[in-house]
Amino acid sequence: MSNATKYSMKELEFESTLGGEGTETDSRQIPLIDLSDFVHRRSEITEQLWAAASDVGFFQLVNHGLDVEKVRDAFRMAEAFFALDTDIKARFPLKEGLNTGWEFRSQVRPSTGTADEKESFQVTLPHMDDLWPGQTTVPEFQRIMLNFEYQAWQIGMDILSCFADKLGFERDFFTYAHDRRSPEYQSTLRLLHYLPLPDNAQIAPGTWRAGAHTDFDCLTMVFQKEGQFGLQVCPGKDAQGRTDQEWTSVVPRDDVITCNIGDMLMRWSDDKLKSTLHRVRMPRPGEYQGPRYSMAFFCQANKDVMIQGPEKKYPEISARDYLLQRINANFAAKM
Ligand SMILES: O=C(O)CCC(=O)C(=O)O
Ligand SMILES: [Fe+2]
Repeated sequence: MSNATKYSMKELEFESTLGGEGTETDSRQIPLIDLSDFVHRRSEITEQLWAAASDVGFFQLVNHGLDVEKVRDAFRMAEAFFALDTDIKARFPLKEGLNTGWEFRSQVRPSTGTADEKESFQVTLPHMDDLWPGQTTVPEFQRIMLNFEYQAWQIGMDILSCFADKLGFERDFFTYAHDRRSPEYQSTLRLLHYLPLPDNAQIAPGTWRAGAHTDFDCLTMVFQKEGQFGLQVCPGKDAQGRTDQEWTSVVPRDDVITCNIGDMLMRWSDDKLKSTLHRVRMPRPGEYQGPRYSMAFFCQANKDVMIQGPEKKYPEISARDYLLQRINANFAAKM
């Protein structure tokens, strides 16, 4: 796919202008939001989430209730999966259009036109039948990932319930829109392995672990490992209509969940909440050159849910149609 491809949606046109290096700044703060005692502190937390999501579009959660040892268990499973021989991983191939299964260097971003330096394994519950590595392949993988997916979903739904309150929807509006029991469920847990650099690697310009993009879901929750840097963000309000982006690095911590708003919630909020541009850069000479692992949970509304904001700024579109356009533009194998 070339950068000259004409994208049909305004989000994609925007993304195709963003492949450059830009500049870096450490003067911005990524808001840190404490979720402890969520039930009693709901209104205070809601205000903090809304302020962060309508300004930078990125925030980090602490005291979110997901035990850090459970996060580490999930990372151990992901690492064990990616350590399998290629021919074994190839038994779990990415399913066309379903965000499920394993891919290797196949995601081409509209912003760069080159493949991300990574492999990933995606879990989307209704389509996993033949895609779970069994007990003799990666023991405990399925149990631990199902549990982790559920816990991430619960935190995601709490966050979205705060946005529902502010938007004037019923509090559980987004929980129904992301119903895990439905065959139309399309929230995805993505395990990521960014490839280590060979010794004395010469990195071609325009090479990224993940090229600049916005996510196309409602809310993304990223789990990172201490010491494995690379994620950079460009706040929503600063990015609009500009091509000279200023990027801020996110410091990875095992006990925080780094969140960003995606395009779907931006549309659903009539653009009040800002989908935020981000990328994962390659290590530079002198920095840690090893692999980078991360896990992202994408809260994406079920396929049959219709998306329209309270002010009806955009026409209604089903979540199915909205995502199909975006997925097709992001995986080279589909073009
Ligand atoms: O690995 C990360 O830190 C971010 C991943 C990401 O942005 C994505 O998969 O959409
Ligand atoms: Fe992303």
